[in-house]
Amino acid sequence: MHTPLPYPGPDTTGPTHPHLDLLGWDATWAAGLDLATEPGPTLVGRVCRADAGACDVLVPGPSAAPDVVAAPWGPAVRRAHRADPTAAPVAGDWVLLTCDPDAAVAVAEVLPRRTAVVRAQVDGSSRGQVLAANADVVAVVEGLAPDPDPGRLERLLALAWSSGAEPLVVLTKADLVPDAAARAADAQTLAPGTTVLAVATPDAVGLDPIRARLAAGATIALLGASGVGKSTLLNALVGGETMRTRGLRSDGKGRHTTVTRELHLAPGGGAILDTPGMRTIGLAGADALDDVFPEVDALAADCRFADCAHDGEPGCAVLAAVASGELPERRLASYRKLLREAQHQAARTDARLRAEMTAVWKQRTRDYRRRPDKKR
Ligand SMILES: Nc1nc2c(ncn2[C@@H]2O[C@H](COP(=O)(O)OP(=O)(O)OP(=O)(O)O)[C@@H](O)[C@H]2O)c(=O)[nH]1
Ligand SMILES: [Zn+2]
Repeated sequence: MHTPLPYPGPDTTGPTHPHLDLLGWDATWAAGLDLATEPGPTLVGRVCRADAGACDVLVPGPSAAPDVVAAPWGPAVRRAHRADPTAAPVAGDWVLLTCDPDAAVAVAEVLPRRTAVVRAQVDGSSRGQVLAANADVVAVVEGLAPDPDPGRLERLLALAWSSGAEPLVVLTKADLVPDAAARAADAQTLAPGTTVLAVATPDAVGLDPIRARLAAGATIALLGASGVGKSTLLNALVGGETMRTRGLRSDGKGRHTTVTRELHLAPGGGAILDTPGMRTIGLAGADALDDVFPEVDALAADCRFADCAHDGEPGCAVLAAVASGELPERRLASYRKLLREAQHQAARTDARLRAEMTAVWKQRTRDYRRRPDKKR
């Protein structure tokens, strides 16, 4: 069956399309992709909403407003997902859509991610879950009233650091406390080396640094617990209404309206990736803890033993700093807790990978034994 192309043909679009930059496309992405080598007509788009087996993809429209296309995963994406569930397209991913006039639109390929916010699976499986792809900035959102939760802030910062994106702390509800600046300074001690902003979202106070990053074309992911003010912040930044998009169905049968969306385009440029407010966000690895706790890392250099666990060993510089009051005890406890959790997760992943490898070898051995030339 002939399926009409629901958007401008590939000859008018591509990585140099003037409207791709509205979705966050830049010279680095363009440099990594040579559409001329792609088989068949191909279109670049960005996933704004992901489902199992399909996703909504923003593609450059004929005007500044992008179109949104509902596209199922193509065979290569389905195969990649079977081998590794984190390979499935998520909000923020750049994808190639096949738009062969004789076939339905499908996601042919997910471009390698520049950054990824990955949390450990709550179901106990060893694979992580990608919450947001290709954010330039990962903003950890906490409220100032009630008081920010230090442990949660540190945990989310670890996720932000390990994503590869630039971490940022946004403290909302600054209008609800008399001493927002002092509280922001307190929170800064939990996030050494990270910019901490205090904002009063309804009054649009403190939003300018975030707006500036968006205007420069950045994609900002929001990470935070339910109720800290993510939706309010999102609405303030995208002007109450996300940039209008024309909804188009991949079968060409009229329009479809996207109700929920995870990637929102800001009217002045840039994009915001919303993540669900989760109760538990497990760490997938310990790699970012030195970034979250740089002062512990620096102190540890002076411990007598290189593998010091700061747990009562003689000559421990970290415990000495706690004793002298230089390092808050809570900070060390939080570091230890996250480290234990990340090590536990890593061990589980290793065990799972070992089991998978064993299964692969067993199967190969069976296949080998069944080979026709082995039969007599
Ligand atoms: N005074 C004040 N209230 C705020 C601010 N930011 C958010 N709120 C209020 O805090 C409440 C929770 O905000 P939401 O934006 O719904 O929080 P959320 O993080 O999106 O929560 P979920 O939707 O559950 O994930 C709402 O009543 C907001 O109006 C702020 O800067 N100042
Ligand atoms: Zn030590």
